[in-house]
Amino acid sequence: MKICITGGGTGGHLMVAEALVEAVVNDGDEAIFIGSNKGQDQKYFGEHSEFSHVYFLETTGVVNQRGLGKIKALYKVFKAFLEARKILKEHKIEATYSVGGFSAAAASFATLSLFKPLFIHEQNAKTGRLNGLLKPFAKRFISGYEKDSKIQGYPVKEVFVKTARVRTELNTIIFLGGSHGARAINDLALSVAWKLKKQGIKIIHQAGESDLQRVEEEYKKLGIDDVELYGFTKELPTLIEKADMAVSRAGASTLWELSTNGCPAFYIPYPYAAGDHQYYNAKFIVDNDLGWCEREGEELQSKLLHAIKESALATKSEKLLEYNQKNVATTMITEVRDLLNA
Ligand SMILES: CC(=O)N[C@H]1[C@@H](OP(=O)(O)OP(=O)(O)OC[C@H]2O[C@@H](n3ccc(=O)[nH]c3=O)[C@H](O)[C@@H]2O)O[C@H](CO)[C@@H](O)[C@@H]1O
Repeated sequence: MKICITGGGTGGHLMVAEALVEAVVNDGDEAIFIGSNKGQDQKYFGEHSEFSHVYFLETTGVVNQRGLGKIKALYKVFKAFLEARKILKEHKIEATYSVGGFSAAAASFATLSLFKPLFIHEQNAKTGRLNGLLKPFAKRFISGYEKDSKIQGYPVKEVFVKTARVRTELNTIIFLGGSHGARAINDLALSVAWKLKKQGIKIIHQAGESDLQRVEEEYKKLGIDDVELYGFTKELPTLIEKADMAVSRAGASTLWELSTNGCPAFYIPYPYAAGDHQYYNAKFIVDNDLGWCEREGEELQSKLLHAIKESALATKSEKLLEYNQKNVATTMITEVRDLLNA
């Protein structure tokens, strides 16, 4: 089987692409990647990846543009669509899996124009614009948040399943801002750092590249020198495994990676996410008493300290491990293979 995986822009989409290619290659099949030269696609797959070939076409987001900008963006997508058609034909691609985001447009439309099956994975609790547009034409639409989705759960990388463990006590806490980092989470971490230190809790902190220097200086000013601090790191699976609790944005991939690993989290959704999707991503966590979710704003510090005090970590961690579906990426890829062989 030879498939194309397309989409990206940010880490949340790209991590799903990574989980899917892992499942393709594990079964001895081949996948190519078609993404964009904008966003983080090249950073993830430009140098090393399990794809046999990677392509970064010249595209930009269309929905955020206005007037002439929108026309220019559409023209770029059209040119990229023609390129994607050529690539798909050249590699004799049998099906495409889209992980959404603006980088998915060209190859998704090209796939449909060649009458090949298109599969879509929607990461969030609110469907993205492009995914919504393509859904009626897709062979399958998979989402961990839709009750009628044929496959339930979320395709995280195998490492999060392999290293999953029940958390029993809080020795280490990890602060996560998503692929770009989050200033609100950075400020919260700085504001509670001394209180955590006094309780003997070790801090791991992924601050994002753009705020890293400021955060580093602030820790220095506070006189705290034992924080494991990162901008962006490829070591996140190991760091999550070490942590007993997380404070995190509710980006879908991070949320499901933490959950799969059994790490209870205090979520602070990004308030400007389209359709407030981060809040809805985390809603089931609160509804099922698997963790916490609080809006950005005042009293965050006391709410976090209260959650830490009352944490009931073991119960939450055990419930998370029971809740999660395993081998989701493999099941998704097996379905493609079965449909192609039918
Ligand atoms: C602001 C915004 O709209 N963000 C969206 C974006 O988030 P974002 O790209 O931040 O996505 P997620 O939090 O879902 O995923 C980040 C991914 O990057 C990895 N990682 C992160 C930091 C790091 O240092 N190293 C690393 O490897 C994480 O393990 C995770 O796999 O896409 C997600 C998936 O569509 C959405 O749910 C988010 O709402």
